[in-house]
Amino acid sequence: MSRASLSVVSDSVTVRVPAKVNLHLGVGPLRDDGFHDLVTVFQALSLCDDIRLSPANELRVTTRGEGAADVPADATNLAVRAVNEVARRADRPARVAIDIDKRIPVAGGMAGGSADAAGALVGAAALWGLDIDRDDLTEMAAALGSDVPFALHGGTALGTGRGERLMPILARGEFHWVLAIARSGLSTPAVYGELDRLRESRPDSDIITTRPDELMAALTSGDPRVVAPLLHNDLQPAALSLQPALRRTLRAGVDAGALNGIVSGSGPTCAFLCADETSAVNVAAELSGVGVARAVRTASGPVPGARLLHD
Ligand SMILES: C[C@](O)(CO)[C@H](O)COP(=O)(O)OP(=O)(O)OC[C@H]1O[C@@H](n2ccc(N)nc2=O)[C@H](O)[C@@H]1O
Ligand SMILES: Nc1ncnc2c1ncn2[C@@H]1O[C@H](COP(=O)(O)OP(=O)(O)OP(=O)(O)O)[C@@H](O)[C@H]1O
Repeated sequence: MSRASLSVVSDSVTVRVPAKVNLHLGVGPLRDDGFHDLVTVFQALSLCDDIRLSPANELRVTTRGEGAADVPADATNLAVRAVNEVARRADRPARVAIDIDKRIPVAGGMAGGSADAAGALVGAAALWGLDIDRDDLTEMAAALGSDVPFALHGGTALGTGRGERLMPILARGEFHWVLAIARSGLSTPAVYGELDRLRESRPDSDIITTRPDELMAALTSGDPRVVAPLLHNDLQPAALSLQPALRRTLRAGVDAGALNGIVSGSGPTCAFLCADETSAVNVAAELSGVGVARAVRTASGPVPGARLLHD
């Protein structure tokens, strides 16, 4: 079949993709390939981006919403890279308009770009009617970034390797979060680099990357009061070193009534686990008033990974 005769199966498709928070992030030593081995527990949150793909004369991307001005509109955009990858695999031209409706903070440690990449993978496969099995899609996702497989997967999962190897975790119930979005972002490689620097200056510090069994048992209980004290992020001291004002944000969330607060991934977004939905709404209102964040959102988890929306 010639390329021109490949028919477009659908006029346009929209995929909803979640942000993530790392409930546990254990970081091993720097590997030879520039990555770190991780043991992490991801949870997908109801703060989502929507990615719309439509047939077009050429590949282009537009972004509106949260932090849109900081999202590249060229071939480095992770959604563009994802569509190019699917097109290459299907041996067809990547003539698609990508419209990203952003709610996930850019460079916020919540895997926003990774979410868009996962959405674009699923969207391109659906738009072109391709039958790509789950394992192949996950492999393509991992090639795009360490957090991309989880954005496909969603739910609550244990991540190992550089974060791309996933195993689902049983988490009962719904967890309620408040997210404090900082005024400026943090670069993920810079935060990992800062952790390496801090560790070099303290050579006696232990690097522990064992499975967080206590947290995993707590998630099965579904009780946020049991989960809250077990939140842990090895990248937090590095993020705080680069943005010391985050200490005040973390304190303000707990003072406002959250059970515990943590820097989300590489930061600078701070995530606060609350006892229930009412508490989350109250904590968000109080935190908004303190002025420690550019924006404050509530979100719940776990939610599913990248999924097609049907009108
Ligand atoms: C901080 C986390 O969000 C936690 O889930 C992720 O580890 C980051 O994942 P990501 O943004 O998808 O990262 P990638 O695009 O794969 O890698 C960007 C850069 O982050 C650093 N990086 C990332 C993942 C990892 N396991 N070790 C690393 O050291 C490396 O410097 C790498 O060049
Ligand atoms: N679709 C996209 N959305 C957001 N950022 C993008 C996108 N494509 C490329 N980028 C680039 O990636 C950088 C990191 O953005 P992103 O929002 O993914 O950070 P992050 O959420 O901190 O990542 P992670 O939590 O996975 O480490 C941005 O500064 C931007 O230049």
